[in-house]
Amino acid sequence: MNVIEINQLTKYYGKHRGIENVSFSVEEGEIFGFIGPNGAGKSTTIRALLSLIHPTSGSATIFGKDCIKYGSEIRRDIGYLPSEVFYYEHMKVKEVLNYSASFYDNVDTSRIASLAEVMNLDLNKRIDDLSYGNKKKVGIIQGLLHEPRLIILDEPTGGLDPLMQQTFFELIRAENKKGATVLFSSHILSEVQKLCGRVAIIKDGTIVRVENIRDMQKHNYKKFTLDYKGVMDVQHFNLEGVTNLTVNENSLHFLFKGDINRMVERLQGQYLLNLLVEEPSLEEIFMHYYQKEEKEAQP
Ligand SMILES: Nc1ncnc2c1ncn2[C@@H]1O[C@H](COP(=O)(O)OP(=O)(O)OP(=O)(O)O)[C@@H](O)[C@H]1O
Repeated sequence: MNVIEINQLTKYYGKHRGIENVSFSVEEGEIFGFIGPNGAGKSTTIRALLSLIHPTSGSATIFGKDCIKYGSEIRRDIGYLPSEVFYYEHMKVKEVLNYSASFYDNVDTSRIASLAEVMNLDLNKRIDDLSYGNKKKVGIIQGLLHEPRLIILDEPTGGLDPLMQQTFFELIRAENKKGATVLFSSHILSEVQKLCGRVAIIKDGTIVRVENIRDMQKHNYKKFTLDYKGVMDVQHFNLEGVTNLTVNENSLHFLFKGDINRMVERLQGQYLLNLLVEEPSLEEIFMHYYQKEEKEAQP
């Protein structure tokens, strides 16, 4: 079953493009990544899903129900962490969280204390005494306290130190194991890579592609680094399937997609100091998609 289904969703802010014809779906039990640079349209898509804004055209369903029509009903089963969190500054953390819990039926409020312990957050502090990262933790607990069936995270890790990010990822994985579906939006690809099974890539308001992260890395591209002495004929390696070919201080770098034997043939007879064949990072694959798109768009 698809927990989220988005069909041709478009949002214009006046004349300004927010998103255009965005379509993808998230299956029950997935941790689904939503990646793209700042301004690409991630928050706009998420706000439309939560019926916080009305789309210009297109539609979306969550749990099989129209997001706009059944907005308030659907939101009860969603835990949402917005990219920016705002609270009443004079309140204590526990007051904010108890207040949030009061909006839901049957919340086990002991969960507030246990989540705060895991996230190392002092419930007795006042909101205005908290750092940006600690405010983010309040948002995370707020999003998880009612054990939602769907967790939507919009750039959740900003302000969290690397150790806390790790704890947060473990928390999300545990919720996912218990059955929650997760939509995880980020512009940091390495974190999407750590957590998600599939990913939708968005750029300039449109979806560039939806792909399985493993396929994206394993079956598509290999990253080559060739260290050499003296002069190397760079064009010798400019065969079909090679992209991002660059030379840097007697090192040749490129991505290769295709039959690896063709590349092995090219390597024969070359005098190399070192040869490295690696899985490219998601960042490199991502840059490659973007460059390719831009090239194709040029007349
Ligand atoms: N309230 C608004 N009024 C006008 N334009 C907006 C508004 N909100 C977003 N936009 C525009 O819509 C586009 C998509 O923005 P959006 O915030 O959805 O991107 P994003 O991928 O979430 O990026 P970020 O991480 O920077 O928030 C951008 O060009 C942005 O300037």
